[in-house]
Amino acid sequence: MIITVTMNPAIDKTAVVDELVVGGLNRLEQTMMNAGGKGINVSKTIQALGGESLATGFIAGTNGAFIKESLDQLSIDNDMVEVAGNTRVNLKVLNKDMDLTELNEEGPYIDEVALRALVDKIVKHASKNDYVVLSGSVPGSVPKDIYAKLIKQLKQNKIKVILDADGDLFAHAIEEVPNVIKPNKYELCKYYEISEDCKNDEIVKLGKALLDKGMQLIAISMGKEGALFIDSEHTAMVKGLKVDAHSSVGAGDAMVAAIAYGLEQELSFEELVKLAVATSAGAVMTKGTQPASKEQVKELMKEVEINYL
Ligand SMILES: Nc1ncnc2c1ncn2[C@@H]1O[C@H](COP(=O)(O)OP(=O)(O)OP(=O)(O)O)[C@@H](O)[C@H]1O
Ligand SMILES: O=P(O)(O)OC[C@@]1(O)O[C@H](CO)[C@@H](O)[C@@H]1O
Repeated sequence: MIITVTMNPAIDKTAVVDELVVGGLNRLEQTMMNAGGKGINVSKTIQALGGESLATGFIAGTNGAFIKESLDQLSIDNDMVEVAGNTRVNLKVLNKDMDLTELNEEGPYIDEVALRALVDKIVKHASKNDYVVLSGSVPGSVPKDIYAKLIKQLKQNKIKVILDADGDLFAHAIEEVPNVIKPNKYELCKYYEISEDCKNDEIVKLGKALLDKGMQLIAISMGKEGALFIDSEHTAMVKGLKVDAHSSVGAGDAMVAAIAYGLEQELSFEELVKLAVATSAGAVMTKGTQPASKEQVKELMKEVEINYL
C-alpha cells in the first residue's frame, strides 16, 4: 500500500494574467480551484495511473471539507485529522509565457494532540514494506524535525519512505535516510549551499553523495530541463519532454507519484524512469493541479529517452 501524508493541504486557485504587475491591479482570468497540497496531488496522480493510495493529513474548516469531498468524489481512500481553523488557499498565477508565481499560505495551527493523532494514524495504517510519501511543507506550528522523527519510526517498522520536502524539513529528514528523495535542483543546491547555475556533473556528484548515505533512489527534477535519477546501479539523465504546457503546478508531485507507484509495482529502473518523466510531463499539459490520464502517460512514455552516464 502507498500512504500519502499532506500535513499542509491547500485549495489551489490557479489563474491566468497577461502580465503580472507587482504593486498594480491584476485582473485574473480562467480561475480554477483544485484540491491540492503535495501529498494530495500524489494520491490523485497514483489514482490516474490506475493505482491506489490512502491520503492522510490535516484538514480544517470549509476548505478542508472541499478537499475531503474532492478525494471522496475521486474514490481516493482518506483518513484525515480535522483541526480548528481553515485549510489554506494557495494562489498560482500564470502569465502569458507560462511563468508561474505562487502565493502559498502558512496553514492552520496544529496543536500537539492533533500532531500525535496524525502520527498515530500513519503508524497504524502502514505495514511492513508499504510506502509512505511525506510531501510538502508543514504548518508553522509543526516542528521542522517532524519528517525526521516519522522516518525514524517508520523505518524501524520496515516501512519505506519517499520524501519530497525542502529547507529545514529536508535537512533534518535526510539525517534519518529516507529510502527515496525527489528534491528539485534548486532545493538540492540550497541544501549544499552552492549556486543553482552549477553544471550537471556537479549535480550528479551531489546526488551520489546522498545515495552513499544509504538511500535506494534519488530523483533530482529540473523543471523543463528534465531530471536525473540515481540508484546503486544506474545514473540516468533524461531530457524534459516537449509538451504543450498549461500549468507546471504539481509536476514534481506527479513525478513522486509515478516513483511511488512504480516502486510498488516493482518496475525496472528503466520503466520507472520513463513513467516518472512521462507522468510529470503529462501533469504540465493539464490545467491547474490535475493529473494526466493513464492513456496520455502511456503515449508520452514512448518519447522518453534515457541517457545513461
Ligand atoms: N515545462 C515542462 N515541460 C516538460 N516537462 C516538465 C516541465 N516542467 C516540469 N516538467 C517535468 O516535471 C518534473 C518535475 O518538475 P519540477 O522540477 O518543476 O518539480 P518541482 O519543482 O518539484 O515542482 P512542484 O513543486 O510544482 O510540484 C521535471 O523533472 C520534468 O520531468
Ligand atoms: O507550500 P508547500 O506545501 O511547499 O506546497 C504546496 C503546493 O504549492 O504544492 C503543490 C504543488 O506541488 C500545490 O498543490 C500546493 O499549493
